Amino acid sequence: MAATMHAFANGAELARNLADKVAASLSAAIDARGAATFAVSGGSTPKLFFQELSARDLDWTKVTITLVDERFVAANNPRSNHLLVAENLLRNKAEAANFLPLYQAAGSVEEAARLATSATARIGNPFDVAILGMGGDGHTASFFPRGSNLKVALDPNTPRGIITMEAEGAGEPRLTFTFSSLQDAKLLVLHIEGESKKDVLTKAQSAGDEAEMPIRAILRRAASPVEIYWAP
Ligand SMILES: O=C1O[C@H](COP(=O)(O)O)[C@@H](O)[C@H](O)[C@H]1O
Repeated sequence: MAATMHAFANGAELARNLADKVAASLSAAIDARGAATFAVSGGSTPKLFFQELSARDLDWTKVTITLVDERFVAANNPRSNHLLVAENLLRNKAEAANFLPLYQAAGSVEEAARLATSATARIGNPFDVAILGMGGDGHTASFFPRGSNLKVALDPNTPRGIITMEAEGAGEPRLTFTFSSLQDAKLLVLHIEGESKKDVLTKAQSAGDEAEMPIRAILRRAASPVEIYWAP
């Protein structure tokens, strides 16, 4: 499916425009079905967008938010994606949203993946909105190059749900929604900022192996069009 590039003058302008687009999609889902589902990324990029979106006027009590991926760390760990969402999105008006974490206080990351899959099974078939990020190595969600479970994660026949991932450069073991869970979101956004990420995107859009740059799986095979939001 084709990708569309939306380029903005700076991160603040991007955050405003992306918040408008996401708020409109969530509101449309609430009007149509009485509920909306929203999967967000972690990392450093989404902070301003989260803050902007948190002040948007919509019926947040009808919105269920989850993460596309998470580190196997508790929510008070500074590296937790949950913490980023709690501090920047689940506040202001969006404080009323329901949040389903991926991290589970289980004895192993594999058990946490099973618990998170069952805790999120009722949402995301498909998600109304999924926001992906991209690392400088071409990973998205926790689809890391040379990741322990990358083949399974990217296989379109792997069911919806959460699996584990370990990789050099990933730090802690990870929990990640599979490709099949994310690729058909009704609004599928890739949010990246900076010239270097644009260069990574250009490389990802050229010929090459998906395993080398897993974002290629989304750019090449997602059922939904990919809306790329970029600012320098
Ligand atoms: O590890 C992660 O990194 C990516 C990209 O993060 P950024 O800091 O370069 O914006 C992020 O999309 C993903 O959710 C996160 O777990």
